[in-house]
Amino acid sequence: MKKSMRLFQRKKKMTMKAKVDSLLKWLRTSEQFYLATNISIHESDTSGRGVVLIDEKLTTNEVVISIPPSHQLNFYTILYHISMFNTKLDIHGITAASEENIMERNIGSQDPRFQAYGLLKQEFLLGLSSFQLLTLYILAEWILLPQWSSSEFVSYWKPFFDIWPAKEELGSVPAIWNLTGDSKYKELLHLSSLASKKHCSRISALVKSDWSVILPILKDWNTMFNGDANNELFLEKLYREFLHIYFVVNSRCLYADISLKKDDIDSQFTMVPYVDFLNHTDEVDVHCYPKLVKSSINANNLGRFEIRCGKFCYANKGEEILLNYGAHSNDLLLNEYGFTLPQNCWNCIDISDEITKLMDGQDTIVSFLKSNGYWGDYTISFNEISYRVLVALSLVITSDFKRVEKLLLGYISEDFFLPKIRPALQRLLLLLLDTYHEKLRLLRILPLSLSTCTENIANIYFGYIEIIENNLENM
Ligand SMILES: C[S@@+](CC[C@H](N)C(=O)[O-])C[C@H]1O[C@@H](n2cnc3c(N)ncnc32)[C@H](O)[C@@H]1O
Repeated sequence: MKKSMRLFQRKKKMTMKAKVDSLLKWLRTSEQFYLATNISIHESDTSGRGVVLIDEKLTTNEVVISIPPSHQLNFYTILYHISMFNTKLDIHGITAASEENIMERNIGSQDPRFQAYGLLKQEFLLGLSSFQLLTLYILAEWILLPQWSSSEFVSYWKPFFDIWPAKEELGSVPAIWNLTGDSKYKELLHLSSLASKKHCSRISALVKSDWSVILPILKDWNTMFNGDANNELFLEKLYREFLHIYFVVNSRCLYADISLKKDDIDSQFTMVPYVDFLNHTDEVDVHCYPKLVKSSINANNLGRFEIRCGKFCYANKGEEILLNYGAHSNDLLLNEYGFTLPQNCWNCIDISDEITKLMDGQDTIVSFLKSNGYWGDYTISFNEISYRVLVALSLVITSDFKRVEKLLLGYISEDFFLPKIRPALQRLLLLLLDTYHEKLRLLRILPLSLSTCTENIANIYFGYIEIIENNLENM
């Protein structure tokens, strides 16, 4: 049994090595690609693939990885690639240079993308968000093209698609449980924290809305290639692929200025092969940092994407090279990326439900807080109870509107109210502590088959308990 397990693992590793080799071969087709010679990809059970130092050292500001625009997947490169098959698209500096060029390259081709992408009107494409365009295009190139052409035609991006995580690896994203009818993880949603539930509904709404925008095109393609736009089974399968692709993109996109979509903040990103192997650390401004180097020739497009070594120099063999994805709490990491950190200095607790409940039926207090901008968004972090919580509690406990007004104007400090609200605050924190211990007890009795996802939710509550205990100690 053990032997066969090892063989299986060995086979899996070799497969990943082959995928990485193929990715590197593809990247090396560009002279602008650069990879430090002393790094490599390593797989771990807890964080999947990651980048490690294999030799010598990396020092501050040294370029570790540099990926040319031609190998990044984003709003611009997708429009360019679609325009290779749709000569009607004409966006200066972005779509393929001339009709002759396109015809020359593809004359006589039976490639089904001529037909499929021929449907896409320029106005429609430009109206899509980056998420909508990327998910639609990746569905076409990765999932549908092999079906349309019986695998005769292969996407330019295949070496990049091949290194992305499998569906099971992204199985810990709560919005996927929420949006998949038969997910075995659904019961975990009830045990999630308030902040997680809020992230999950926000993200689920975005996913649903993006699906509804691209669905008509998928139906048209289905009529085109299968003669049946509304085949339920086909659409259901495609929806699962879409969900997977959505979270591959979500967990691997990097900030980049997409000026063509300048009014849409969520569209400002690019996907960058190899850079997307870098795992996250909660330390900000310490590890690697990204740098976009714009090309002077094509101002409309993105430049090369570089990763440089930060303040921290790597000098030990096997040391993991890390990137900070942002100052994210475990609630956010779980919902956007599907993982949590055992220690995370950005954790914080959303206690809005508990605080607003204290004001049930107290309309004057609620409208005072609303009109002064202090209604809702009540949080506690490791080092402090937010000022918003102190304001709300001061008013609920003392009903002293005049003095709370003075507090807001800065005429008196919160120290005036602290002795008055401390007992209620302590009671609230102790109650929360009990609630989180109870959640952990309930998580512990869930079936073992849910363990990875259960552990993530438990990590969130462990973080909450640390925060509460620290605040109680400092009161
Ligand atoms: C940009 S990718 C990094 C490469 C990824 N590990 C892989 O196998 O392809 C982001 C994903 O890596 C994983 N990840 C990143 N940082 C992690 C960490 N510190 N601990 C656990 N998982 C992590 C999460 O699954 C996340 O969605």
